[in-house]
Amino acid sequence: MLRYRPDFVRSRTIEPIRPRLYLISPPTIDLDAFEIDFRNALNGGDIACFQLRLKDQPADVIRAATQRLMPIAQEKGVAFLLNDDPELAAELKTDGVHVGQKDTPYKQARALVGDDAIVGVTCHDSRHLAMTAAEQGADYVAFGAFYPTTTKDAPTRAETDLLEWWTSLAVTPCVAIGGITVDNVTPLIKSGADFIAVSSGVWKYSKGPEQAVAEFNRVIDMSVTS
Ligand SMILES: Cc1ncc(COP(=O)(O)OP(=O)(O)O)c(N)n1
Ligand SMILES: Cc1nc(C(=O)O)sc1CCOP(=O)(O)O
Ligand SMILES: [Mg+2]
Repeated sequence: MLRYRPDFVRSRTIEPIRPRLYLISPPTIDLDAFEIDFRNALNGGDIACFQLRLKDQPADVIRAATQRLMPIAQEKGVAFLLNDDPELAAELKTDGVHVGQKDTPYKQARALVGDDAIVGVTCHDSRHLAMTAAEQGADYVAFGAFYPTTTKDAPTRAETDLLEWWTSLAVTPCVAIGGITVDNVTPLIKSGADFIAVSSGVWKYSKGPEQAVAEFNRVIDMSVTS
C-alpha cells in the first residue's frame, strides 16, 4: 500500500536540520467550513503531516472527515494521521496514528496499523517515556507543552533543553507541541525540534491559515540559515 511518509529518520550530520510543520486540526470542526481552511493551509507552504484530532467525536464523524480531508492532504504529499484511535486508523487506512500515554499502548497500536504506518507517541516532558517509545519503534516522540495552550489541558510543561538533549543522542525524530505560534517558534527550531506541531497557531492566526503556514515556513527558513 502506498503510504505518505515524511522522512521520519534524522541522520546525524553537521548540517542543521530543517524542521517541518505538523498541522493538528481544531478539536471540533464544521466539515464544510474546515475544508476551505484546510485547503488554504495546504496552499501556504511546506507541511509534513496533518493530524485529525477531533476529540470525543463519534466514529462516524471522524470517518466522514477522514474520507473528505485525507485525499486532499495526500494529493499535496501531506501524510494524514488520526489521533487516539489505531483501530479506526487501520480501518480508514490513514498514513498513521498518534497515541498518548492514556491511549492504546504503542505495541498494540503498531500491531493494529502495521509496520508501514507512522506511529507517534506523546512523551510529555519525560526522557524515560521518550527512550521507551523510541526503543519500541515509534516513528517520533512528542514533547510538550512548550507554551501555554487553550487547545488542551496539557498536563506538563516542557523546556527547550529536552529537545537539545534528545537530538544530541537519539535518531528518532522529535515533535514539539503546545501553544506554538509564529512568534514563539524560533527557540524550538534552534533547539533541534524535527517537527513543529501546531493547531491554534495556524487556525486562529489573524491573517488566516494560508498566511500562518507561509509565515511558519519563513521563520523556519530564517532560523536554520542564521
Ligand atoms: C503530535 C502530538 N503530540 C501530542 C499529542 C497529545 O496526545 P495525548 O496526550 O494523547 O492527548 P490528546 O491529543 O489525545 O488529547 C498529540 N495529539 N499530537
Ligand atoms: C494536542 C496537544 N498536546 C499537547 C501536549 O502537551 O502533549 S499540547 C496540545 C495542544 C496543541 O494545540 P495548540 O497548538 O493550539 O496549542
Ligand atoms: Mg490521545
